[in-house]
Amino acid sequence: MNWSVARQKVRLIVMGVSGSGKSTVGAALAGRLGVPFIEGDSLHSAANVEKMSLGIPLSDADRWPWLDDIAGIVRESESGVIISCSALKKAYRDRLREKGSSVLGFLFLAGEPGLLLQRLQSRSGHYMKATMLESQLAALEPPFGEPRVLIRTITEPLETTVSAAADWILAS
Ligand SMILES: Nc1ncnc2c1ncn2[C@@H]1O[C@H](COP(=O)(O)OP(=O)(O)OP(=O)(O)O)[C@@H](O)[C@H]1O
Ligand SMILES: O=C(O)[C@H](O)[C@@H](O)[C@H](O)[C@H](O)CO
Repeated sequence: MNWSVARQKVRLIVMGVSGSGKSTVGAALAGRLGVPFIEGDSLHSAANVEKMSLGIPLSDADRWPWLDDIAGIVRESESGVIISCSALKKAYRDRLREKGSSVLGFLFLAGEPGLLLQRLQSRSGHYMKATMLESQLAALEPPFGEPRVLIRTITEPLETTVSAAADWILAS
């Protein structure tokens, strides 16, 4: 299979709690592979963004329509796609697989609370404040044992994560 055909098959969600590096890693990986990158945060409704800006965690009911929009993009993508999406719970990932693609991959960026907090506190101009980390970690169900999952730690340099993920995608 040539590379442009292989590229069209890339269907990947970069997942993890707020501040784990989904946007940073997702954009860099998409650039490396030459596939479109979509920032999942940009697909939240105004009501969801307002809620998060006020420091109120989203509920399942808030997240379902957002997850369905993301699944729709995955399903309709013809040129391959990488999307950042917290996808914190197994039920959310099942929904993305069911409605998006059965071969959807997940790159999980795993991190310790201390480093996540540091990253959130040193980031400026984002509506998602560091005070939301506790609720994000409480909701998180790591994707252990699920199909097509790559887990990397946020302690490693961006370049290491991107190279490992690119190699994993190209080998799968
Ligand atoms: N591997 C890394 N090493 C060092 N810093 C990183 C790394 N990855 C991301 N960062 C930094 O951590 C911060 C959080 O990253 P980013 O905004 O990409 O996270 P996110 O998961 O998309 O967050 P959110 O879900 O809240 O939008 C940013 O300031 C980013 O520059
Ligand atoms: O599921 C959620 O609680 C949300 O998707 C959050 O994770 C935010 O979108 C993101 O972290 C803000 O930047």
